[in-house]
Amino acid sequence: MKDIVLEMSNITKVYNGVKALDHVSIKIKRGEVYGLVGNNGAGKTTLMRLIAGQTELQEGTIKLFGETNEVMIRTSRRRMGVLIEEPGFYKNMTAAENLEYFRIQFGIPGKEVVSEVLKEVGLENTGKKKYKQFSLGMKQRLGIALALLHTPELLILDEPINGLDPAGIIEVRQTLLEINKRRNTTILIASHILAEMANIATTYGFLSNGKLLEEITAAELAEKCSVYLDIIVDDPKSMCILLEKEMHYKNFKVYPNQHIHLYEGLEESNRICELAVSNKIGVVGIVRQVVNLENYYMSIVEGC
Ligand SMILES: Nc1ncnc2c1ncn2[C@@H]1O[C@H](COP(=O)(O)OP(=O)(O)OP(=O)(O)O)[C@@H](O)[C@H]1O
Repeated sequence: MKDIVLEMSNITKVYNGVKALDHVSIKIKRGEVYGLVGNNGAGKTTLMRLIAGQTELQEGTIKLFGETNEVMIRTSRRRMGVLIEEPGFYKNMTAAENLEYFRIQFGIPGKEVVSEVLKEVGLENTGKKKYKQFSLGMKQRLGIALALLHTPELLILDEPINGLDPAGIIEVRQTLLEINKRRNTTILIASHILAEMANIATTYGFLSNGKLLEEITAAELAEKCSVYLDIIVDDPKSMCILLEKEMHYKNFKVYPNQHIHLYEGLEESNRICELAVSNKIGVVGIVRQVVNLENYYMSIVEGC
């Protein structure tokens, strides 16, 4: 079994009487890319700040690399790399000069780590170009490089693709996937760009209004994210018998409000409709639905 890098249990964080996090529990396994998904104000940054020790823990427990004791957690944080807001890079310095400055500040041994991480994030050829001349994507990748400088086992990134153009998004995505694969670095990433999260996350935590609605692996989600016929009839029980006996379908489920989700026979909506009508079942609608990460998130938010 994969070991647990981070476990947060029953975390509640209140700002001025408002719950930014409400009894949130998450578990992140080694090697995972854990996508924290949530709309604005869901509590993503607050959760990350708590892990990084940037805001005080009020209620709940954190277990980081197996440590629960406050002093030991503080030491364990050295095994993490964090990019929550834009680091204070010097505008007139190059990528290498900036990283060298922080390497010395942090007391990280070995000058060569600078060129190594620059290569890893694809900034090895930026030469004399100064930070102020960088594109947003380059700036983000330099931020990731800084977080990687001390070879962390867990990388925490808050909205690393926010504001990037499509090319920038692809570059950051490739960088993260490479780091995850090559170094086996566990990544916790927050984003509200769900289409992109779907490209990298191996597990999702869905947050809304400070509550964790669901924690689900990408494989489990893939099973749920499918194309199906949404059949709405006035007698779902009889309809199910017909689907099974007359159409020989097995792959369907009954949902509240007289909905049946049929995962096969997607081209047969006319025949299904005729079958219902000839058996005096009232058909409200038969609609082809596609579930992706975005509408899955919306469905669980609305279902609360
Ligand atoms: N330092 C703070 N003081 C007061 N309220 C705060 C503070 N930080 C966060 N909050 C509040 O806590 C809630 C959660 O905010 P948080 O920034 O964690 O959400 P988020 O999911 O990261 O949102 P976004 O995507 O907009 O950054 C919000 O209602 C926010 O206003």
